[in-house]
Amino acid sequence: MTLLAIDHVTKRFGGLTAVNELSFTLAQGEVVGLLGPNGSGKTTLVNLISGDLAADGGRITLAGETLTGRRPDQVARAGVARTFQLVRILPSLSLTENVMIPAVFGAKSHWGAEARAVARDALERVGLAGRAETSAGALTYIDQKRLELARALAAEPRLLLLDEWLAGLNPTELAEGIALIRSLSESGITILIVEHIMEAVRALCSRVVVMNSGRLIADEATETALRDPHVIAAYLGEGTDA
Ligand SMILES: Nc1ncnc2c1ncn2[C@@H]1O[C@H](COP(=O)(O)OP(=O)(O)OP(=O)(O)O)[C@@H](O)[C@H]1O
Repeated sequence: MTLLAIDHVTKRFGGLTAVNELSFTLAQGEVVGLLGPNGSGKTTLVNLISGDLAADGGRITLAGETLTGRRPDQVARAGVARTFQLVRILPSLSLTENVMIPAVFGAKSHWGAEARAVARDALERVGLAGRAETSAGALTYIDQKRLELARALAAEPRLLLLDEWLAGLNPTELAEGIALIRSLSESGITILIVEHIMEAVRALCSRVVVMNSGRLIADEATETALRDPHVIAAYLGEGTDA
């Protein structure tokens, strides 16, 4: 079953077309990599799906329900959660409080003890349950990233958008991060991953969609894409660690 459908979506910033008539679909349960050189439009597309930006053309649907034209909170209610390239946590609040907020405003709108239980479960899934009452500002970088992921999970998404969530991790943390994303996928969440770390893309994604200058240049099996001359040409000079 198709969960996410991107249909001829366009976004312009003045004279720059950051996303240009882009179309692809994600099936329920898939983990797909969204690749492309710097500035190719990947984060813009994530912002269009999450409702953080409004599209200039085209349509985005989740299980047939139109997302385009909706505010980010409405998109979250429909079942889409995301992480940000620069983590967005609330440093003065405890981990539990940080995660309770999306539990209230996410897909199912939990309150009180129920929101606290959803928060506990999300912290458990990312390995932070033991530090639930710590203040978020005291966390290391990797733990801040874990917390941000817990915030996304507490919204109980059907579709999770990860924008370079693995960036900046050391090799041990990277292996843990990959295992964590795999466990989320095994629990049934559909995941779109913007990622420059090819080791992670190979480990997690059977399929990738590749953007260049706002356009889709490949939508194919990961190993095929990474050997595709169009994809290699797009990345030339970009210094990926493939
Ligand atoms: N709010 C904005 N206003 C104007 N231009 C923007 C805005 N956001 C992005 N752009 C431009 O749109 C293009 C696509 O940017 P985007 O951040 O989506 O690329 P990206 O593929 O995510 O890059 P990276 O891999 O470096 O994160 C770039 O040229 C960028 O400068």
